Amino acid sequence: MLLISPDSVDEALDCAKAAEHLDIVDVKKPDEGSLGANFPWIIREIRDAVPADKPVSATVGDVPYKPGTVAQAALGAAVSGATYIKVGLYGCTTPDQAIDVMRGVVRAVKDYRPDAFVVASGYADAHRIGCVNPLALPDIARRSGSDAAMLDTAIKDGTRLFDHVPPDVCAEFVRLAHEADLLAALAGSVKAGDLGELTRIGTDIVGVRGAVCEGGDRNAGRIQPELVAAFRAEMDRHAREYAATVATAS
Ligand SMILES: O=C[C@H](O)COP(=O)(O)O
Repeated sequence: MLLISPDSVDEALDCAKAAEHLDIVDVKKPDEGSLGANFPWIIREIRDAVPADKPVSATVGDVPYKPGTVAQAALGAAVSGATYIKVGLYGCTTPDQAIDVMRGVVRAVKDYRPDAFVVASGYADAHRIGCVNPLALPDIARRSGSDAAMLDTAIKDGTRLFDHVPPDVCAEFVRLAHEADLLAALAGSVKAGDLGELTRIGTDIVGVRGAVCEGGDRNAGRIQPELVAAFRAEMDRHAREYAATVATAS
């Protein structure tokens, strides 16, 4: 699945123009951090702007180790219309802290909306910010009752997912997530050139912003519907080629 992250209602309208090429519209506020949370009314307006059959995701923020605060924020995102709730476990330094936070989120969100989908996100560049190890995420997600484990980059300085977590370690992340019956989501300045590896290792959700913004600039550039379409075409091409390789080998 392709998840695209607009930061405003205007950009969400551009995503709506490319709706047939994407699977999830992910509301965030990049100037508040990699998984910065946007306002509830923006989530609601974006929910109203994109086709009803496209799920809207919302990031709850690069959160501190404050389980009550985060659970309440997660409920706010769900009440505002998001059905995918993404939490960046920025302030959690141990798996136990991360599980604490995610258990609160899962309960808050699923008591309100049992079919909502909760994503526990860590950071590929965790070593730069001192939070939980990327490979701990699948177990954190499983033990907290989350539905997916995700990695993004915390520091958007041009370094990318594979600069911090090489493809073979991402493959292990995906394997651990699947072993725990979770979806595996990967992001972090992902480019079209990364899609071959991401497909080969079985990634379920690829999250992008910069690659589909004009000039590849996630901050100054705006999401371009034709770049979303081109990115999707590359994803589909890799999926077809990989399926053909597997079929030939078996
Ligand atoms: O969830 C996906 C992120 O917004 C990825 O953004 P990026 O591709 O600019 O790193």
